[in-house]
This record gives sequence, C-alpha cells and structure tokens, in this order.
Amino acid sequence: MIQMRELRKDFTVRVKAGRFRRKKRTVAAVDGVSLTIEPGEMVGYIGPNGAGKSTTLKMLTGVLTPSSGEVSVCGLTPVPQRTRLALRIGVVFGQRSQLWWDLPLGESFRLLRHIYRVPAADHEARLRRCRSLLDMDEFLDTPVRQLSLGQRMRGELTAALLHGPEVLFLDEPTIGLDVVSKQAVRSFLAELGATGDVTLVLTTHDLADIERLCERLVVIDHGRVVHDGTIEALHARYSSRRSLVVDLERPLPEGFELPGATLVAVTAERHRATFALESTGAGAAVAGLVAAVPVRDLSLVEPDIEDVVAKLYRTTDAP
Ligand SMILES: Nc1ncnc2c1ncn2[C@@H]1O[C@H](COP(=O)(O)OP(=O)(O)OP(=O)(O)O)[C@@H](O)[C@H]1O
Repeated sequence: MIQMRELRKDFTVRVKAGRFRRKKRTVAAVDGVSLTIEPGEMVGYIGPNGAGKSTTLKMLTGVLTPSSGEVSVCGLTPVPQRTRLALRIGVVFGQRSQLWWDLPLGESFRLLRHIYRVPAADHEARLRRCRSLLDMDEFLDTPVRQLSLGQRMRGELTAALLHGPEVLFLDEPTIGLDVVSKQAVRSFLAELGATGDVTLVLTTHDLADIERLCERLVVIDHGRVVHDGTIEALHARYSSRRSLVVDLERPLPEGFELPGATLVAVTAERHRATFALESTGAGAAVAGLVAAVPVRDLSLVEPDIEDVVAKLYRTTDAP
C-alpha cells in the first residue's frame, strides 16, 4: 500500500557565519527511510521534535517532492499523480483545515461530496456513521470558525473519510484536545482500524495514542528509522519488564528472594515491595510470594512506554 525506498529530503537553510555573513547549509530532514506498509496496517510514526515525521508525511501525500529515493502510495507516485492520489487518501494535518471556515460544518461536508463526486448513497452512509461515532449532531449547523478544537477535529476526521479513502494520514490527531475529545477520536480511529478497510499512518507525541491504536511503531530520529516493530519488541529491546507491587502485613524478611523476579525497591509505608518480573510470567512469582509472606494487596504494573521511548530517544541522540 505504501512503499518508501531510501527516501530523502534535504532542505537548504541559511545559518549565521560571523556578524554579517550567512552561509548555506543542507539539513537532511529525512535521511534514507525505507519502509513498506501493508493494506490495513495501523502504524504509529513517532520521534522527537524535528525528527522528520511531518516531512515524511508531506512526501507521502504529494505536498513535498523528495530529494532522492522512491515513494509510492496506492501504486501512485505522490507528487506527479497528486490529483489521482487525493481521491484514494485522506489527510488530517492539525494545522491545515479542509473545512470552510465561514460555513456550517454540515455545508462543508456537502461541498466535499461534490468536489470528490461521491455517490449520494455512499456519502449518506459514511456521514451517518461518522455522525454517530463522533457525536457530531449537536454542532453540524455551527460555522466551523465557532467550533471548539475537539469539535473541529471530529469534523476534520469526517471530512477526510467521506470519499472512502484507502489510506488515512494523521499528523498529531489528538494534540491540544481535552480528555473527552481525545477518547472520542481514539475510539473512532480504533473502530475504523478494526474494519481493516483503511490503512492508518499517524504521527503523535502522545504515546497513549500509539498504545491504543497501533500494532506497529516506527521511530524516526535525525531523519532515520531507529525502531520498526511492535511495542512489545521495543520493551524487549530495552528489557523493560512488568513489575509486581505488593503491600505486606509486615516488613519483607532480610535477604528475601523470589524465584522469577528481582527485588527493585522497598518502602516503609505499607511495607511495600516492588519486584521486576522475568519474562516467564507472573503466576509462579505471585504464588511464591503469597506462600512466603502475608500479602495485603498486590498489583501488576505494565512497563511505561514513555520511559522506553525516552530511553530510545536518548540513545539515538548523536547527530
Ligand atoms: N521548509 C523547511 N525549510 C527548512 N527546514 C525545514 C523545513 N521543514 C522542516 N525543516 C527541518 O527539517 C527537520 C525535520 O522537520 P519535521 O517538521 O519533518 O520534523 P517533525 O518530526 O515533524 O517535528 P515536530 O515533532 O516538531 O513536528 C527539522 O530540522 C526542521 O527544522
């Protein structure tokens, strides 16, 4: 569905060289990215600020011409075949709206139907689905300029989907949204992805988006792919493990050892002990613990993706 081969984008920027002089410098915003994305995949494309995420999306959607390398989306080359591509993809870029600022939201949808020449029945069916899943009925008659950010984002998602695209590109779809709108957008995208009809590529700084939505995580830094795989693979790479946190009736005995786990912290409050679990599973460790000491409360804590990604960014921080 999407193919990139050694894709590269250089920008020429002017930098200060002394008091009055400026010289040209080339910045490789995307520096040889090769990726294949299959139909129906949901891919999170993440990286620190300036890593090259937006530049990649712009090349995939035909906004920017690559400096070198190859790119194909739905079998089309984005820049020369941009018009044909526009009929097959949907795009939601936070900063750019596809809605008409002064028109009621519903009018924007009607205009889009004519622009994309969508058969009335298809348009109606898609709009009905978006309206109910994104809870839009209340503000369909409101001019776009008066919508809240969360309402507008729901409108943008609908606008991007009304022509039935095969691929949806989303640049920071939940940025700036309140908790309720974030949940609404995430649930909607999860449902959309579960149908398998749409390939989804999203950039985000909110890793909860990735955890909720993406099987596959591509991490880019300094224009290069530094991780491509599942979230579990990322945890395995950094040996981030689940923890077993227990509150005990009395302090843990001196030198206590628990097979299948390593003691990493003890606090006096509630006699709390934290163990890092081996990958073999929690059952044996929990059974061993309960047999050995009186346990008041117990919880299993998943490794935090924020920590793992922070580690990854740090280790790739060399230019
Ligand atoms: N039009 C441009 N002219 C010059 N340099 C640019 C241009 N667009 C992007 N860059 C540079 O290319 C690099 C990658 O930028 P890009 O916007 O793709 O990063 P990003 O990963 O999307 O960042 P963010 O998370 O901050 O949005 C940065 O160093 C940026 O300054």
